[in-house]
Amino acid sequence: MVKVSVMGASGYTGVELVRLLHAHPEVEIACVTARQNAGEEMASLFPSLFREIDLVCEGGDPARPAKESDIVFTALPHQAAMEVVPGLLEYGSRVVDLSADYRLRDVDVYRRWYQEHTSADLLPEAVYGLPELNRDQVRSARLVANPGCYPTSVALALSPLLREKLIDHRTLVADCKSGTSGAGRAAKVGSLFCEVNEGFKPYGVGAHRHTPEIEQTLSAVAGEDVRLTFTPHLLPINRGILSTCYALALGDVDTTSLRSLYQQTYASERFVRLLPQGSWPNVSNVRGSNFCDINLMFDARTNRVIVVAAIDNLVKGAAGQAVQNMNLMLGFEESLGLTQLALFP
Ligand SMILES: NC(=O)C1=CN([C@@H]2O[C@H](COP(=O)(O)OP(=O)(O)OC[C@H]3O[C@@H](n4cnc5c(N)ncnc54)[C@H](OP(=O)(O)O)[C@@H]3O)[C@@H](O)[C@H]2O)C=CC1
Ligand SMILES: CC(=O)N[C@@H](CCC(=O)OP(=O)(O)O)C(=O)O
Repeated sequence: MVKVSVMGASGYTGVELVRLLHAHPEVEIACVTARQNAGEEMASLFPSLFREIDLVCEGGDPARPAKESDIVFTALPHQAAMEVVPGLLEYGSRVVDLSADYRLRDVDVYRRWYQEHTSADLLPEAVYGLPELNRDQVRSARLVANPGCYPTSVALALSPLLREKLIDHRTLVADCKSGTSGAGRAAKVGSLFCEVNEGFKPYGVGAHRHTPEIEQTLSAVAGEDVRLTFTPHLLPINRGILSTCYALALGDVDTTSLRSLYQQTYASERFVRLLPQGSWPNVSNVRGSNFCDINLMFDARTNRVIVVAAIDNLVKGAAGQAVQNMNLMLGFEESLGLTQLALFP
């Protein structure tokens, strides 16, 4: 059994990692950390784990997870992650970081959208862990930067069109909606029941920090400098992201030829499902699973291609993708421990 650890196990992506790793046949969870709950049982923080998980939270010190495991998942907020990742690597662990700290290649862009970077020397070696785009690099990586949840859905939705130069790369629009677990478990007024329930609103309009991450990924695919308007919205549901993307078509396209492009692109991708024509992605159909459901059409009236993608923000948008990356790093079958179907209804 390969030993793995989860730092930030008291958070939503941390407990989702514990859920998935517990069911994984080839790994054993050696250690979990959480500063405020040090000494407490995971099952007391999350009663869903009762009698199945007997792990006790260590404090936030990275020494124990580093010493006891081959791979450490850092499910920590950005900034907190880069405070521990260099030490974990020095101890000889490999790291899958769920935060944004190692996703952006350009440290100036990171500074502009986040804060000063304190371990920028690691940026050149960090591999952006979207397996469908960077599978080979992930296999040998010491440090994987697990993508953001919105960027995962938008990158999978738009990459095939940009790679083939079928859409205008300067006028893209991604209109995205996320369930509230995307905001994490920390107490915040904006996440309270009365603030979220029965409401539906945009946030971070024209300014969300996932914008440069999406543009970086899509620019690499397009080989050109992509520009995108990204508007996230908060949904009164626990899990799920639905991204509706709009792109101006270049040249002659139609729905049938676009569908066959996506069919070919994702034919051997276990976790990307092109839905049958006329059937549109729904967050209910991916909840708890590592799938990204996609469909698209060409709207001849406006000359726009419309692509819709749905994922579970905590699975393909975070912990599931992190386990997918771990499988690649360890030479396991990529889908090991990730084949559960969605929880429906
Ligand atoms: N929620 C989601 O859908 C997604 C989240 N992510 C990213 O994953 C990471 C974790 O997110 P999520 O699980 O939602 O967050 P939560 O707020 O639910 O959990 C954060 C965890 O990190 C610990 N932590 C918080 N602050 C610090 C700190 N300064 N130093 C060390 N530990 C700290 C917390 O425990 P304690 O404070 O007690 O140590 C807790 O265990 C974030 O970077 C997030 O952006 C990425 C994709 C999707
Ligand atoms: C609903 C909600 O609040 N979602 C989060 C997305 C969290 C995430 O994936 O962001 P990083 O890992 O890039 O920090 C947000 O918009 O900030």
